[in-house]
Amino acid sequence: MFHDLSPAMLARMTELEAIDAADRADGTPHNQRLRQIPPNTGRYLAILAASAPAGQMVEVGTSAGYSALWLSLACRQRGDVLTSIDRDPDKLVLARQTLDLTGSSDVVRLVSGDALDIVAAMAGVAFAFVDANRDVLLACVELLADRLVPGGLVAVDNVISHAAEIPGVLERILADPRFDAVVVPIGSGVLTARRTAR
Ligand SMILES: C[S@@+](CC[C@H](N)C(=O)[O-])C[C@H]1O[C@@H](n2cnc3c(N)ncnc32)[C@H](O)[C@@H]1O
Repeated sequence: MFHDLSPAMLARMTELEAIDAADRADGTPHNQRLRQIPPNTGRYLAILAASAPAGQMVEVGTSAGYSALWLSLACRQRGDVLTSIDRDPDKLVLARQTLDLTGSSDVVRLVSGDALDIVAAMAGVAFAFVDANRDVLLACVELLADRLVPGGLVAVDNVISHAAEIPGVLERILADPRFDAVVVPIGSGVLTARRTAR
């Protein structure tokens, strides 16, 4: 996967990384910032996604499509299409540009709307990356728990960096018998959970 990164993909990733870094430094309002995962988290998620069982591939929180590019590497290898959800139309315009510039439109489907509504209508999920606002995190994981295939994987970003904003959530997921879960200290901290057979 990582050996197949095209020049166009590398160029767009570099461009988005620069915009994100500038956003963080120049006081751009929180909801306008791209708030992307770091590159190593992207690599980690791509490996997870490539290793997931058969089923649907989902991302909650597209922003400009940076993490979707990493996940697209796994989807291309698997012959799957990533459904990537965001409710911010401005972010989806950027994401569309990302997909067009990198030739990734065939492996990423952008969906506009609220994550909870869209995930509620899904079934047979094999891999989900949850990177939306903290207020929907637990509800999203709860919805996914009933929609994952056995052995399906969920990754949730920012669980170390923003632990104070999600009191009790980690403990609840770690104790949930429907998941075998662990917090992986990569980037901002990625809760990684595998659906058990229960
Ligand atoms: C942290 S950013 C995602 C960054 C992206 N995963 C990346 O690494 O390139 C969070 C995104 O989630 C979207 N979002 C937040 N809450 C949402 C919700 N309830 N439904 C859909 N999108 C949501 C925001 O509009 C924002 O673009």
